[in-house]
Amino acid sequence: MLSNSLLQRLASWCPWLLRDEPKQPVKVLVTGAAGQIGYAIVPMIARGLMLGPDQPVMLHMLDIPAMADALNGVRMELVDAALPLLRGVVATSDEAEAFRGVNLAVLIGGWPRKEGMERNDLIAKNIAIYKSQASALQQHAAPNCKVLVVANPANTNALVLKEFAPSVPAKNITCLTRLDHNRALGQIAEKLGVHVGDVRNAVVWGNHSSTQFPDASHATVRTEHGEKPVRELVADEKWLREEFVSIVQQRGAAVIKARKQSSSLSAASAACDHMRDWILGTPKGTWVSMGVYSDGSYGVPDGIFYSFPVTCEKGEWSIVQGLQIDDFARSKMELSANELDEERSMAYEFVST
Ligand SMILES: NC(=O)c1ccc[n+]([C@@H]2O[C@H](COP(=O)([O-])OP(=O)(O)OC[C@H]3O[C@@H](n4cnc5c(N)ncnc54)[C@H](O)[C@@H]3O)[C@@H](O)[C@H]2O)c1
Ligand SMILES: O=C(O)C[C@H](O)C(=O)O
Repeated sequence: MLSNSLLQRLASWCPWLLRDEPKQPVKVLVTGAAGQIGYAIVPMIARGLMLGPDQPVMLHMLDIPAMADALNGVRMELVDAALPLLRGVVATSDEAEAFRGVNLAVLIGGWPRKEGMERNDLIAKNIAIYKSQASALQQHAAPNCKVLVVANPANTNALVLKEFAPSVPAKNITCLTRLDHNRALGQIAEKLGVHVGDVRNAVVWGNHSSTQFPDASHATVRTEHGEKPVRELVADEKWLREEFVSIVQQRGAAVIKARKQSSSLSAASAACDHMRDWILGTPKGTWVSMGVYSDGSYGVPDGIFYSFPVTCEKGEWSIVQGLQIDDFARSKMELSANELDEERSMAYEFVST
């Protein structure tokens, strides 16, 4: 046996001798990779923002045949960026090849809305993609592959994916409402003039749509006098119930109006946050919002993907239980559940015709 002091000296002379076994690359699929969010997210993943600075990745990128040249351009840029964590790139328009052996799948492929549209106006265009990719997922992905659906309508696309990939556990399919969650934190930070990193535990309930309910009533801010409720610091119930809710609900539309295209850097960043927290765990005492298959918690009907507050540990999410829900919150939460119920009926009509 080597003594501790000898081990320390060895480590200082030749650190590679005592290094842990190198981590195996994780295969991450990004669909719609030639699009706006795709272009923003692939360097984030390859720089370790999703899985950590010591986790090598293999990127699988899928887009439609008409985007093959653009996708190849993205592949060329990834090579040119000389990213040490990136251990290989597959750029393809073949679903089977794209899904083969992937451990994580970030499904962005689909059409974005334009000014004046609601996100569920995209059902007719995008739902068929998720029916088709469901079979590729269950046939070709690695067992226990974890999936994040970003393309809109995100909750209902996730539901179609689940329905048409019955061998994939429902807990492995989620949809992105972290962007709304981050927007809620950002609005609270701006209102109070505090750092966004000190704000936590907002909740976005429901659909990633304009019926979502951004709820600041459990959120807190870290101050020099300890953790303080946002409600107490804002001291303006009208702002919390009206302006705050409406700004977050309408933020996607406001970005489209300003940029003439939908949000991409914030969406890519939120998708990295979602996957990182799911895989590596949420910080102690902090929850985040994720669209997950409802288990009936808080009286939300099952059979829909609904955004809940969750904590994550060892690669599993669980819904935070026991938060007080007042009548105002209850009515907002029901409105969004009802919309998801309607979207489900519309989606089933499209996929069965
Ligand atoms: N959930 C969220 O928070 C959130 C946030 C922002 C955007 N979105 C949604 O994400 C989606 C992508 O947005 P974007 O701005 O990157 O759009 P984009 O048009 O720039 O890119 C979408 C890409 O998907 C590709 N695509 C279309 N069909 C495909 C298929 N069958 N397989 C693989 N790729 C396919 C397109 O060719 C295109 O390159 C949209 O539906 C948008 O509404 C969701
Ligand atoms: O609003 C959109 O259509 C894009 C995206 O869902 C967003 O929230 O920015």
